[in-house]
Amino acid sequence: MTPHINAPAGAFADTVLMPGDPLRAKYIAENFLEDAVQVCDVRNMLGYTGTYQGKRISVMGSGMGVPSISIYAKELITEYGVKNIIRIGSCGAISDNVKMMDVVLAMGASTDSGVNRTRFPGTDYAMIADFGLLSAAVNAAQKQGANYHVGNVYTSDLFYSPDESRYATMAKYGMLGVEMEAAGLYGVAAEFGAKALAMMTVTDHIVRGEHLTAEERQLTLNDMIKLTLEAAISID
Ligand SMILES: O=P(O)(O)O[C@H]1O[C@H](CO)[C@@H](O)[C@H]1O
Ligand SMILES: O=c1cc[nH]c(=O)[nH]1
Repeated sequence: MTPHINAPAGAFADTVLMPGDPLRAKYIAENFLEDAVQVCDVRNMLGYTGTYQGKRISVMGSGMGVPSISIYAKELITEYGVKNIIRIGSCGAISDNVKMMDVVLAMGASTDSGVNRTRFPGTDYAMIADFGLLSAAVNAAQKQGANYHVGNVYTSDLFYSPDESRYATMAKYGMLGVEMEAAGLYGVAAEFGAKALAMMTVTDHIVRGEHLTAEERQLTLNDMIKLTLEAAISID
């Protein structure tokens, strides 16, 4: 047990899917995993372990933001021996060629969060996905016929940014989407020797002011869950 995860040793599979919302973790466990068992609930950050097509898989909420996912990812890796963490989240698009409901695979994650400079002083360490996880997700996206993009995302500390001009700079530098955890997850994985990938569906277009309806959100969520689970069972 850890200060934040009240699961017994061995409760988590090698691969953990992490949505921001713990209720999304519950939804995935109840609708996509077989024989899923709830393994933790501190602060209602729900975690489950079950199987998908015979392979043991866990799913646990990460909460919102770099500090929150950093705590859970660190404890999963160092206290529960988790080897692969795949974030399945949502993001806001900023450029014209990334559309609502597209899937964004974060090959890299730029950020205004300070955690990685604290971790590696004096350095802009490049926050990158694990190549094996990324390729597995690309293969699964191609099989599914998903509209997907691979590249850099922007991990923001602020959901409500006072500086709207920054979106033009992000678009200029090719950021595919804005979200709030990927760079934190990649930093933890680098520090503690695990593999990580962040994938997001586009639920908002920040510049155009577009937002998915509840029905569209559910549909895209289901597609991304299937894509992620297919990728998860294809890795070692
Ligand atoms: O849908 P999730 O995974 O929570 O991801 C996005 O949504 C939250 C903000 O609404 C942030 O956590 C952001 O990264
Ligand atoms: O961080 C996020 C997540 C979804 N949509 C946004 O606009 N920002």
